[in-house]
Amino acid sequence: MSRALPEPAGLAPRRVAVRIVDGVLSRTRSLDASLEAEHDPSGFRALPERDRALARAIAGVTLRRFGTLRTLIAARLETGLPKKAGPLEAILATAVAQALFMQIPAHTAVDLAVSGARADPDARHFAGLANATLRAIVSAGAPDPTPGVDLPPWLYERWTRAYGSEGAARIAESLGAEAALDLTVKSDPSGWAERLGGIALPTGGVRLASHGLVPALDGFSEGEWWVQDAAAGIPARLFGDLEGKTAIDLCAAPGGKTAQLAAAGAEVVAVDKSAERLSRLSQNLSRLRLSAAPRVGDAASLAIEPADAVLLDAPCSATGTIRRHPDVAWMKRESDVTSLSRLQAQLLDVAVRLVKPGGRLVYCVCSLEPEEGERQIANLLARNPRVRIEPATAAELPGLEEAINPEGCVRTLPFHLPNEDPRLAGLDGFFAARLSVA
Ligand SMILES: C[S@@+](CC[C@H](N)C(=O)[O-])C[C@H]1O[C@@H](n2cnc3c(N)ncnc32)[C@H](O)[C@@H]1O
Repeated sequence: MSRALPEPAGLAPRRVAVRIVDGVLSRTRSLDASLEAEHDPSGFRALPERDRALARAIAGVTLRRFGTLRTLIAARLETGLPKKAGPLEAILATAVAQALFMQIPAHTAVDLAVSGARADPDARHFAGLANATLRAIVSAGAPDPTPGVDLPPWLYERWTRAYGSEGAARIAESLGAEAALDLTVKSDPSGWAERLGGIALPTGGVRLASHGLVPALDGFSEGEWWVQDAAAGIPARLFGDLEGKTAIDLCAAPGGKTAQLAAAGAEVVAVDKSAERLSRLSQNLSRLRLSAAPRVGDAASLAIEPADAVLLDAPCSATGTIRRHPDVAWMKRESDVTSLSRLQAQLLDVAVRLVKPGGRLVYCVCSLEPEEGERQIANLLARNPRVRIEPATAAELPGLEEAINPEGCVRTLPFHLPNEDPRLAGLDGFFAARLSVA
C-alpha cells in the first residue's frame, strides 16, 4: 500500500496565496472575498494565524508588484504561458514575489513553488518548466523600477491623460507601499492618537502606522471609532452639522459614512441593495452605539420621502483604493468605467429628486477616473438647473487644500497628505462634490 508523502513545511500558506492570486487573475474572487468571506473558498481561514499572515503578505506583494512579475515571467516563456496549466501564472508570480521583493530565500520560494505545481492536477505537467523559469528569473535579480509598470497599461494611460505623466507617476509610486490604518473617531482625535500610538490627521481622523488585530485595539469594543480612510471621511463631513435634519445614505453598507451622518445628529435612512452588507452595517452601528433605519432596496427605484441631506456614495471602479486593495487593478476592466458611469448618472438623477428643496446632496466615488467624478457633475449641472455646486472651502479641509479643484469639488490623489514617515503618508483617491438643490 503506498502512503502519501507529508507535505513540505511552508507549502500550505503558499498554496493559499496562489489560490487567492489566481482568484484575482481569473477575476472570479476579490482579495477581500478570499480573506473575509464566511464561506472560505481559498482555504485562508483554515490556516494557523502565522501562516495566514504569510499567505496574506505573499498575495498582497504579488498583486502590488504584478505588472513587474508578469513582465519578468513573459520574458522567460518564449511561447507564452501554456494553456490549461491551472494556476501556473499565480504559482510563478507568487514565487518570484517572495524571492525578489520579500527577502525570502530564493531556493525556498522556488522549491515550494515547484512542489505546489507538482501537487496541482493541471499545473503538474509544467513543474519542470516552472523550475527552469523561476531559477532563471531569480538569478537575474529585481529589475530597476519603471513608473507605472505595476499597473495594467490601460489604467496607467488613463491616469497619464487625466493627471499628466508626472501626476500618474506620483500616483503609481504611492501605490507601492501598504496604506496605514485610518480611524474616524467620535471625538478627541489627539487623545485617541496618543492612546493608540498614532497621529491626529489634519483632516480630523487618527492614523496608525502599525497595529495588531483591529478588534483588539483600545476603544473598539466601546465603539469610540471606526476604520475609515482619511479620504473616505471627507464626503459626509461636507454636510456640516446635521442636528435635527433628515438624511438618506443611498449606497450605505458597510456604513462608514452612515455612522458619520448619525454622529453628526441626523436621522438617517441607510439604503443598500445588498441585504447581507446591510446587516453588516447594522452590526457596525450597534457597536458604535449609533442608529439609522436600514432599508434594503435598489437606489434607482426607491419610494421614499425626500430628506434634507442625501449622500450618494455611488458604486464605482474603485481605482482610488488600489493602495488598500491591490487586486482592484487586476480585477477591473476599462469597460467597467463606461458601464459604471452610466449607472452613476442614473443614480445621481434619482438622488437629486430625493433632496428636499433647499437641501444638499453630496456625491462621491472612490475612483480616480474623471468620467466617474468631475464629468458626472459637469453633466448633471448641464442637465438640471436646480443643482449648483456649493464649493468646499480650505477651512473645511486643513492639510488637503490642494485637493479642492477650481470648481470647488474635492479630488484627493493617493500622494496627497504627505508625511516624512512614508508609512504615515497618502490617502485614497476620492472625488466628492457638495451640491445644493433648489
Ligand atoms: C462604495 S460601497 C459604499 C460604502 C459605504 N458608503 C461606506 O461608507 O461604508 C457601495 C455600496 O453600494 C451598494 N449598491 C450598489 N448598487 C446599488 C444600488 N443600485 N442601490 C443601492 N445600493 C447599491 C453596494 O451593495 C455597496 O454596499
